[in-house]
Amino acid sequence: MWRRQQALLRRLRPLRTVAQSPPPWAGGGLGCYYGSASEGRKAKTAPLQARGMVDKFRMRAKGGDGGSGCVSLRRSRSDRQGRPDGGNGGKGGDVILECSRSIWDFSGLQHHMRGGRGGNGVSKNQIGTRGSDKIAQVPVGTVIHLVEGEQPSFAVNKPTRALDPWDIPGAAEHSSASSNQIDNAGMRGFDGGLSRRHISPEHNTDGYGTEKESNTQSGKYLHTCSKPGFSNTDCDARTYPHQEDMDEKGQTESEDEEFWEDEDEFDIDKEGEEEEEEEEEQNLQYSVAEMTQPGQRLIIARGGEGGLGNAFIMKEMRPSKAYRQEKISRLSSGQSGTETFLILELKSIADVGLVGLPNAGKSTLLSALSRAQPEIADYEFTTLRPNIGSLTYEDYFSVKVADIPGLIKGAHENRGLGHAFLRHIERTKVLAYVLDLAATLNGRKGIPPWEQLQDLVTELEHYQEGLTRRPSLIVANKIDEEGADEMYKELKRRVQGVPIFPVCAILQEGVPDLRIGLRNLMDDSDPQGIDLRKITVH
Ligand SMILES: Nc1nc2c(ncn2[C@@H]2O[C@H](COP(=O)(O)OP(=O)(O)OP(=O)(O)O)[C@@H](O)[C@H]2O)c(=O)[nH]1
Repeated sequence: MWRRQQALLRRLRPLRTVAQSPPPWAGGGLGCYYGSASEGRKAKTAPLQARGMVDKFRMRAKGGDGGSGCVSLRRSRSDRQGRPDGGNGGKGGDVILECSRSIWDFSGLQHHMRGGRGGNGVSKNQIGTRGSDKIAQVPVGTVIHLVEGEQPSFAVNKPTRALDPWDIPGAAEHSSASSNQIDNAGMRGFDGGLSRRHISPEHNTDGYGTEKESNTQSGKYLHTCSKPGFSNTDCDARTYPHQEDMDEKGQTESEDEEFWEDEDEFDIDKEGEEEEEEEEEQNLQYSVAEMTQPGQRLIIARGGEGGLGNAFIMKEMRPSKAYRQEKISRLSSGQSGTETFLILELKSIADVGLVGLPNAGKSTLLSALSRAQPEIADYEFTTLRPNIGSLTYEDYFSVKVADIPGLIKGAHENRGLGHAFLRHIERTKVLAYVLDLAATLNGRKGIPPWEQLQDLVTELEHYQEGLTRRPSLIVANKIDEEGADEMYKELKRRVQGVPIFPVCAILQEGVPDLRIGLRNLMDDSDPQGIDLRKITVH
């Protein structure tokens, strides 16, 4: 166990070091940028230029442990021996990712998440509370890669059913659950809110070996939360603190402190970091799940089942006298929650991707096409994170358009903002190359539109071979500028094979035709991509 923990720690170490190295877009591949939660928090107050989008994130999740089953004997005047009435432990909470439209990136996430521990069972056959679920909201388009642990699974949104009287906590002895396994199927139906009213023993884990007695209205109770080697302890339930306090304590103070400890361990021992990262990438299971619909829920770590109380064991399993003690002590401990290591990656989902050099007018075009209101300014790299707008046609056909930060020549060598944002157009159906017709006009020292196109195509191909074969069109922007008409004619002469739309995004001229062009491209059965050979530069 210790060795495994150490191995896990070593694996997490590269995370901190990479996360610390600004800027967020530095690097490529899966080792590129794993933002830290604190960085994300800082980012909210930082000036725009320093603000970065956290679109890759490492996360370690552990389901809450199941609560222990209670061993308790109810004695009365007529029954001196006592009748077993210890309740089952509650199930541990799950760790869940929830897809949300209102979240942009992973900056609000925590690297470590853990479900709440299930409450221990109590006498009078009262089941322990269900541990609280931990829910983290992630943006639409989140892709999950699994480094280690169980495959995550989507939660099925079942309608809340009417409460079955037999599900009421305290009615566990009527459950028809199998007697041979710890299958708390019946317990799963219990709502933590109901059992939360019941009070659970705080010190039922440390009362072994002592036997105290107390009277309650209905009789005397002998109970304990079981661990191997237990003996019955008699406790007065009214003296115990509320279950929620115990959850907190159980979770943060006493159990698995190492789970949280490694936050501080990230910085030390950089040796072998690269090997670890390489090894991690080798073991990585890519795209085990994708969050594409708002409201979707993915369980990434499951809470452990609660242990069985002696009432259930005695009634349903009827162990022989010789094995009774052993069986009770074995079945009454709650199961551990599952543990996973994940890498979350954000790949925005859009139908059309706008690509262009900085200042070409992509954001202005997005706001002309849709109701999106991205940041627009006459300096380069105004856009630091992808913006997505929705373009709706008369027949209610809707197209999502993504504007990503500007690319420059050499982006694959990390110039400008690098390639990191291209993942957001990886899944688009159509590419729209936005070219600035006025880049060289009126004494400006930019590059001519056909060269802009050549640079963009080269960069896209560096990022992913074949990406530019996707259906494409060209937006020749800033047609309103003096001399832009000639530039447009020259562009048409030099670039063959793809439709070119002259547009003035700022005045929305040519935008209706562009909308039709995009629609045609989406519907086209044989659309064309861009071929570098069909661009004449010299
Ligand atoms: N004359 C003219 N200027 C335009 C037009 N479209 C955009 N601009 C201007 O060009 C400048 C850059 O526009 P943005 O939309 O921010 O360009 P961008 O491509 O998103 O820039 P980055 O965020 O750096 O990638 C702004 O000053 C706009 O006002 C246009 O059609 N005509």
